[in-house]
Amino acid sequence: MKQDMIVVLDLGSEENPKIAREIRALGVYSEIHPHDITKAELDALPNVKGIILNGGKNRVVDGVEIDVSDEVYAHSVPVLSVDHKGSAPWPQDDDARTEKLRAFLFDTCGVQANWNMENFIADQIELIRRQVGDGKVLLALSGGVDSSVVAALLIKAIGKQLTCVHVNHGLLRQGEPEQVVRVFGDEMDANLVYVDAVDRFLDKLAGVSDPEQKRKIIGAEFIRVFEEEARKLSGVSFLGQGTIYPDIIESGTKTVKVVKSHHNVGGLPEDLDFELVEPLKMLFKDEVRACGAALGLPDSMVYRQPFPGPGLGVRCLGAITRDRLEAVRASDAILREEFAAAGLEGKVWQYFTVVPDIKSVGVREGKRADEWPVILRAVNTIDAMTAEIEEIPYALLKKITARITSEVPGVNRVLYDLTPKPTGTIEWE
Ligand SMILES: Nc1ncnc2c1ncn2[C@@H]1O[C@H](COP(=O)(O)OP(=O)(O)OP(=O)(O)O)[C@@H](O)[C@H]1O
Repeated sequence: MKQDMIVVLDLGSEENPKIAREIRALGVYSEIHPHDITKAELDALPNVKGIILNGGKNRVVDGVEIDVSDEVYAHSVPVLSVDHKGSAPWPQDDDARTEKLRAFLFDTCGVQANWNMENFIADQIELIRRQVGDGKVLLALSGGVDSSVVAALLIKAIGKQLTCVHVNHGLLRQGEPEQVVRVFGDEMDANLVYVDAVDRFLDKLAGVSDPEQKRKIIGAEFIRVFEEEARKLSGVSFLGQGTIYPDIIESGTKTVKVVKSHHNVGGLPEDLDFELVEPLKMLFKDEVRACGAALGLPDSMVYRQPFPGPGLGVRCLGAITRDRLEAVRASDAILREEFAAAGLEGKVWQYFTVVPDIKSVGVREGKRADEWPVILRAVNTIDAMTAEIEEIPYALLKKITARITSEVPGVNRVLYDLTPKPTGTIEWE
């Protein structure tokens, strides 16, 4: 193993991710573990050079103050107690904190600043091989950032022992299924199962206008399709997953209440009984992107903007029809193309188009034409709890409008959504 590690043990702090990131910012790999980790579990972690006991306001759980076991205190590596509330006060000032951490890491523990993507990838490859042996791994590959980076890492570690399943449910953006096939099937020469399930999904969704119902149908049908593919393969005992650290935080820890349970589209029936392979579960989103870039994935995949699980299905408002869904997909592609050309890609957090289920009168080639409007949405946000709209230059809005109304069949108007969150949510459904 190439990297040294500092272990942060959670003694009820809400700042575990913060300290973990501060350690990584000093070039040292860090992992967060629960306070009740056993000595055996600790010993199984590679290259541990120091332990930080990170106390905080949730230290009292069910009336009892939690602590680590005596074995942890007696561990052969240095142990530092920090507390954001109580007995071992920790500086609030950023510089003072960095200095204290630096002294602990480099003077007390003698760690090497050897955390970088190259070493992380090398270590993960070793760990994946150790876990999987000559077993087979299955991965649901959406083409989104997380599952794409896991796929690239697994391909590098175990090659054809991995089978990726990509489900085209008809709700992906223009060019995405093709990109998955090109990058993973052709360029990386992976075992890729491409499932064309467009008709299945759209038939199930026909006539369904309630957004919750649409989401449920998409989620349930995805599981069904994936399960069918999984059952066709024999001898698979591992399931790769693009779990990343924020997913774990959002699911709650032993000392922090659950913010929300993490249900992803890839949730599987329990009787399939796989052991999970989750090599990104200690990475923050920006680190996942850096890992993807280091593995050679294209920028358009690694820096992809957030995309809802049910895809374009929630941007084709009300009951989805194939023609209106195509209007969403084509207008979204034009918007993305024009934003990229105007240098807004990577600057605006999220931008997309929505097509409501209404028509208005217009004129096309001298004749009356009842057609749909396309709504443009472009927002910036830090935490997705609130959002501001992007002030798009008028000339750009006019250009996008001209292109959409001339290139997208069935669309005669373009509107710009000026609403911040609140009162509007980012997505329309
Ligand atoms: N169309 C699809 N084909 C194959 N797998 C999919 C598909 N959609 C979702 N998945 C699986 O379900 C997981 C969760 O999907 P979700 O839409 O919640 O995205 P996510 O957590 O942002 O992950 P990603 O960045 O990989 O899309 C994905 O990581 C992937 O494993």
